[in-house]
Amino acid sequence: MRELQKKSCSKLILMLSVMGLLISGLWSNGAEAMEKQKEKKTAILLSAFGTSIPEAQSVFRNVEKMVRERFPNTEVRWAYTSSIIRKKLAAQGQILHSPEMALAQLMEDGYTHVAVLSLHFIPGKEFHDLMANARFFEQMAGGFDRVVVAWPLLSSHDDFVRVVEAVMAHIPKTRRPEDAVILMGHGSEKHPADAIYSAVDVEFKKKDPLIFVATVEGHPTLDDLIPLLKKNRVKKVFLMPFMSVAGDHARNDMAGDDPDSWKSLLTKEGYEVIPVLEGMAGYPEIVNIWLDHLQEAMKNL
Ligand SMILES: C[C@@]1(CC(=O)O)c2cc3[nH]c(cc4nc(cc5[nH]c(cc(n2)[C@H]1CCC(=O)O)[C@@](C)(CC(=O)O)[C@@H]5CCC(=O)O)C(CC(=O)O)=C4CCC(=O)O)c(CCC(=O)O)c3CC(=O)O
Ligand SMILES: [Co+2]
Repeated sequence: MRELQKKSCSKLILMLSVMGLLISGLWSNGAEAMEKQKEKKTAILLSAFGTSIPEAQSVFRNVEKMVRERFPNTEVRWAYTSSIIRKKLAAQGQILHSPEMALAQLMEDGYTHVAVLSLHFIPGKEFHDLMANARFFEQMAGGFDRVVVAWPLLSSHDDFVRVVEAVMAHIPKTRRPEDAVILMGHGSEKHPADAIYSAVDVEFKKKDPLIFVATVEGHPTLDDLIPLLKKNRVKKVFLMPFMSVAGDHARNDMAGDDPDSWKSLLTKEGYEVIPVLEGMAGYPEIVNIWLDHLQEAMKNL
């Protein structure tokens, strides 16, 4: 009797373990099938600080054209990181999403992998806010499988060298070697990334002692440059926005007629001043640096 009981017990254990295996197999196939249902759907989110100046926005069309050429058959969407500019545009009837709104919409539309390109110059405040939002959307339950943020323009020494070459290729041909070129960066006095402007200035000086980087809201300042212009007996100064767009800062703080614009201050110091109102996102060599950063991010999706 005991023998019989032992046999039926082991049969029962065998049956239960086979059933267990079957259920777990079914379960994992089911989950796999679910996963398959959510097959990879990739999008690119272009995130600029933004501008409320229509002419300045036109360079962003150039960026989008180059993105679509480099990454065909991929959804491309826009976001502006500046809440002030988004509000200004909304009042003019132009709706631009914030990165968080754009990401929420992409999730809603079933995208599973998103590469976010920071069309900023430095990994400053705007960039870090963008990173935080992307991280949140990646960790959110039921959210994306992957969200990768591509570095802003000035993110490595190699970038600095490439940016120097790109800018020098776009300095007006009328500039003579004895003329100074002052690049107006935005600056970020509240963020350590502000130091990047000084680092890029060093790279410019290796190529040309009369190309200077200064900033609106950081360091170096325009005041830092005045003694250097004097020491080099400069007579003429070209002003160029070291920004993706020739927007409000370029048109007003750099080239405006207000007494405290860089053009007015330098004219008062006795210099002949030539403002150049071109956003650097209009220069293909600059956009290709951003696209290389985007390519890197796409590889990590
Ligand atoms: C945090 C803040 C300063 C603070 O308050 O601390 C800040 C920070 C930075 N702005 C940067 C870029 C630009 N700022 C503008 C323009 C404006 N910037 C303004 C405010 C602020 N800018 C505060 C946040 C307010 C918010 O978030 O909404 C506006 C709204 C008000 C004003 O300043 O007058 C003015 C309206 C212009 C208009 O109405 O159109 C433009 C466009 C243009 O010039 O037109 C560009 C793109 C330049 C380009 O295209 O490259 C960068 C460098 C990013 C990079 O690395 O590229 C940083 C630094 C960083 O991110 O660290
Ligand atoms: Co600003």
